[in-house]
Amino acid sequence: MSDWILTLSCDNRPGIVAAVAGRLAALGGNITEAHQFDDAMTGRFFMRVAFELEAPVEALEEGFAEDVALFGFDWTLRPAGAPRRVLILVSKFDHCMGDLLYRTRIGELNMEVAGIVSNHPSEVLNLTLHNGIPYHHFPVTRENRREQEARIKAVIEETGAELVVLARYMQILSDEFAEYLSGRCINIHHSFLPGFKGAKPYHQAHERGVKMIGATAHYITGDLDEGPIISQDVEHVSHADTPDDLVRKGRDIERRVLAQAIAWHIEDRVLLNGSKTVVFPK
Ligand SMILES: Nc1nc2c(c(=O)[nH]1)N[C@@H](CN(C=O)c1ccc(C(=O)N[C@@H](CCC(=O)O)C(=O)O)cc1)CN2
Repeated sequence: MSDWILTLSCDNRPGIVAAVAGRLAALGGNITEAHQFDDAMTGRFFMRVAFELEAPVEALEEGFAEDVALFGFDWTLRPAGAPRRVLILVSKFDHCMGDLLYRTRIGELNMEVAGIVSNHPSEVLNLTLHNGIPYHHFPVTRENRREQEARIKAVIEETGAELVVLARYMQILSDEFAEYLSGRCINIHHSFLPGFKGAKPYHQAHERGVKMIGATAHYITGDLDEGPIISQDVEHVSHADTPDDLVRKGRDIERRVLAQAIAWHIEDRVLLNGSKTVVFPK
């Protein structure tokens, strides 16, 4: 018996759920979790199915090919529980990176950290939690940005990293690199988007006199901080809070929002829906 996760999206029409459930039942598959969403605004249909399978997965893939052709599925099929290989990018502030390394070490996040890439030397970061994970110092300037990104791309391909996490990596990726990473690069932005895009959002928020601050985890695109949102959260602040108070209070929001987004992504619980996402939480 093996466990699998199937995700699919397609133009909505009658018979999709019946076709998938019938295909699995015909092979003795047992559905253990199922989610679906019919986006009436766009006419798109989304589904995530977790199931146990006695038969070889090749038998399912062969039969499912007929459904893919009939319904035009955009689909993924992955063994459930397989750890995902993740590359973490960080600049100077390592609170999110440290949190991810801890959550991974205790088994809360089912992932393997393939490496850490920073545009700063390791001495700048408190890497006590990184216990032997390869660290790559790739300095970046406006002049060498393309070459620096090529070095990151080489690490991605050499390590088989399936997900890249910008854990407070404060460099804007080129359009080409963002396209290469489409759907598999998650950034934590330290504001409740779409408010306060760009650099220094806590200082922007303080200047605005906000009564709440937040954080947003999103897939990156060529448009800065405009990518599909995966997870967000907020906290109350007051007139007495300085920018440094907002930075301090924001760290916990950033950590939990990024960890939640990654946890959902590595379990195939996030499906892209144009410039938005569909999230099927546990
Ligand atoms: N192509 C994309 N790249 C990045 C995105 C994105 O959405 N698309 N998100 C940012 C993260 N970010 C805020 O969360 C951010 C990072 C950096 C900057 C910025 O102005 N950086 C300056 C250099 C700053 C420095 O050297 O300290 C720059 O790159 O010129 C704004 C927002 C990550 N990348």
